[in-house]
Amino acid sequence: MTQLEYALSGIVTKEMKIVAEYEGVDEEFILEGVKKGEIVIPSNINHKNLIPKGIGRGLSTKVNANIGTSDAYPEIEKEIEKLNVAVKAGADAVMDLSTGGDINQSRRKILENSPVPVGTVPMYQAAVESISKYGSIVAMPEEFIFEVIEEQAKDGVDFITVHCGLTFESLKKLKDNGRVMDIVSRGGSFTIAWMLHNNKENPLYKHFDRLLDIAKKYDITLSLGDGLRPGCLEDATDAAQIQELIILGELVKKSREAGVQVMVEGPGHVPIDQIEANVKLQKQLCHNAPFYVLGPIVTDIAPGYDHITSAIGGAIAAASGADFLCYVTPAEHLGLPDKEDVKEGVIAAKIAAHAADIAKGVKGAKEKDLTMARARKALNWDDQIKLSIDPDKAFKYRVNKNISTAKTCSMCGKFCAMKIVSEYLGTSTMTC
Ligand SMILES: C[C@H]1O[C@@H](n2cnc3c(N)ncnc32)[C@H](O)[C@@H]1O
Ligand SMILES: Cc1ncc(COP(=O)(O)O)c(N)n1
Ligand code: MET
Ligand code: SF4
Ligand SMILES: [Zn+2]
Repeated sequence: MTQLEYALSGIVTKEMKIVAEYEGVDEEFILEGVKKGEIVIPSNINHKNLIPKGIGRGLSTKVNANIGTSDAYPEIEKEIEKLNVAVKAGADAVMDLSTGGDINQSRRKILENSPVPVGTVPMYQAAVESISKYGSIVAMPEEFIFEVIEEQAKDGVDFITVHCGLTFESLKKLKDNGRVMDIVSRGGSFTIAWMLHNNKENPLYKHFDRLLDIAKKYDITLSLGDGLRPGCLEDATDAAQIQELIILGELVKKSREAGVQVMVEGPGHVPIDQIEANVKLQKQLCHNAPFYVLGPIVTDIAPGYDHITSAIGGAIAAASGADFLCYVTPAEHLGLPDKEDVKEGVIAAKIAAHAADIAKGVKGAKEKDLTMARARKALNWDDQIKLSIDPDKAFKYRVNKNISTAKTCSMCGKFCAMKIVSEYLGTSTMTC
């Protein structure tokens, strides 16, 4: 049975218990959230050693890190290193987006080594293997995508991105309205190429019931992909994007009726003033399904700094109700991220998630800031470092910029405001 089916039968699973404890909420709250489909717990019955996480309404905002090989960088070992860096930096989930080397092997190694939920986009493997098996992506038999999904499901993949809302109807909106960047989604581009070449409807839409059967068998959470997400600010919130979202909303209903857990993916590149509207639209059209956003990236002109452009958007999206932030690294739009990029990306997304959790009123969020404020006022450097989102970086600065006996920091030295005011107001005892 899936977590959703258990919830509908009123059964609190061990996964729900773990999530409740982690979030500091009642088991009943998780049960109700899962039952309504407002919370998902991606946890494939075959993923060994998984520490499940909950995603959705009333829970802390979660962060995903994308990793995986490409044809230019096919080494699996590098991806395992990135997995470890991502988890250490606090990623709540990872996606294996491998398209290079031995894709089965990299997914299996990542699953074996990952304590966090693992997602994939099965269409990537189907497309890559279709080239060697059938000569091209567009020559892929419909059957093949379902075979790949079943194989990945057996391996223990916890959630899959499926671009089911990319249909001839949504494609018509794209053509009628025009766009600067057409389609930037990789899975979306494979799907559209296949549809147009074969003049056939998207198999993941047409045979959605088949997808549901597999998802149900292994309790895979469907992540309904945004193949028509805008790839630049100019294309944001247009008819094609919204048409796709309407279709995804219908598929959310179908999934829930089948007892399959489901979330919805969102844009992309979006100007700041459109982010809240995008979140509200998704929640309304998709029946409060958890919203998983890429970024959003709030300006197109900062390559090299897109962890920042997306953390700005991610914070606003999550504060408006988005539940799950897909990180963007400084390498976005330029190349495959390395492990340093992965760390930067996770930390930036974690900052966005935490900033939003304060606004969302998530349990324990603002208390972390209060504890830091107290440590700062007390000039307690050990605690300040421990409480940091990135303790390693904070420690390096503390050590490199100060002599070891310094009570204040080298910014103001003996003119430290905390020190002077505490002495005269007698408000705080210096602990170091
Ligand atoms: C949808 C997003 O997924 C990310 N993406 C796609 N493939 C990979 C990969 N192998 N490694 C890391 N990130 C990837 C890109 O950042 C893209 O924008
Ligand atoms: C949040 C998120 N992560 C990954 C993908 C897959 O990428 P693509 O749509 O380019 O295949 C996506 N659509 N959304
Ligand atoms: C056009 S580059 C591929 C992905 C892109 N950064 C996106 O968001 O959607
Ligand atoms: S520009 Fe780079 S990241 Fe963007 S779609 Fe092309 S290959 Fe992918
Ligand atoms: Zn982009």
